[in-house]
Amino acid sequence: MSHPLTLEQIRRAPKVLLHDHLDGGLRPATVVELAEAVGYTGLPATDPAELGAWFRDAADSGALERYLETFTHTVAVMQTREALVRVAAECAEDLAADGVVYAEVRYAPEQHLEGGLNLDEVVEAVLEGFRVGRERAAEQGRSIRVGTLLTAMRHAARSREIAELAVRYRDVGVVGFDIAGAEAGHPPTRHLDAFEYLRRENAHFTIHAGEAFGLPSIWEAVQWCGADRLGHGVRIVDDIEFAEGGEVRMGRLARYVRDTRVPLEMCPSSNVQTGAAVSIAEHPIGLLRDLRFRVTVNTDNRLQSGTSLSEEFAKLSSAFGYDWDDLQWFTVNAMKSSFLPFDERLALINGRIKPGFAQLKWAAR
Ligand SMILES: O=c1[nH]cnc2c1ncn2[C@@H]1O[C@H](CO)[C@@H](O)[C@H]1O
Ligand SMILES: [Zn+2]
Repeated sequence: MSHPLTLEQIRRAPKVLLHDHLDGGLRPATVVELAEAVGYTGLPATDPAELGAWFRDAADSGALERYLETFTHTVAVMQTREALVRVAAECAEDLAADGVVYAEVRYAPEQHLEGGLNLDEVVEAVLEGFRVGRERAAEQGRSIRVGTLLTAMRHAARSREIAELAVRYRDVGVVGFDIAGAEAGHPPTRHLDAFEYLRRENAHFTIHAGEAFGLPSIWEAVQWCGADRLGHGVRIVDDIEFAEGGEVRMGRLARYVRDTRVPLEMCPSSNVQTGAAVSIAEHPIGLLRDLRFRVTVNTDNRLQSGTSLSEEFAKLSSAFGYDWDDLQWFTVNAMKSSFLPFDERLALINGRIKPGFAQLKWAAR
């Protein structure tokens, strides 16, 4: 096996990120400053380093429900236009600094209404923030494109309204829709009217499924709701068995997901924290990549996992020996699976991803 790629090398690769939560990616120092500005006194620590460590520890609970409790603090400080613009701008800047060339960043507009903003104002503030962040990145010589996914919370009842919001803003930066939140007890079919509406509108959506709940959740997301992609989807391994002699047997759902190329937005560190995977080394991504599922690598929540896309790749590279070809494969998978128009996906693959990796491979000869 060749040497694992270093973090520094990986940072230079042109990467694509499809699953990243805006309210799970704040800089700890920004959380502290925003809390002070809006008078939020509920933070568990006010020193940025301590607060960052608190998020990682608290999220490292082994259960999705406990992991999600940490969002109370980030959501609490994202209730004004200024805060949303700042958080989105820093998000674009941080992703660009990590070498991400295209990202789809998601958040739930319904969670940002407590300061008096309406849904449209929330969306517009975030779009403005991404514009500002892209410009700042460009000034530093980095070019990034950011699309937004609007999330509806699966325990709530606003999914149809949020789906309509996503369609209303689809020509100005919103590229799709998602549902998130606690999975067990909240099947995606509860939001069927939202998904049917989106399909009638020729719009795109992904569904968090197969993270804290298993195959029935994935089956509903794909076969009842018609999800274009699966958020996590790790539990698809429950439908894969090893027979004696190492022969792999896939159930019908696993075969369907692989054969129709349903993209899996895998988030290794997050899965270890919520207990959806035992460790990075034992993460199903290794098996699913070998079986040629349409696997992509993502961060989920950079703050809660104390990670970046480059760090996720570095961990996978040392656990599975992934080299430049593997990283390029994951990256092209992600770009192919994005919700951008086909010609724009191709332009990024041929104009940025392939030349970027070619240069890195050439330099490593
Ligand atoms: O991995 C996850 N699974 C399910 N829900 C999540 C995950 N990460 C974040 N959120 C939820 O999505 C909301 C909008 O961004 C967050 O506030 C959090 O509650
Ligand atoms: Zn997520």
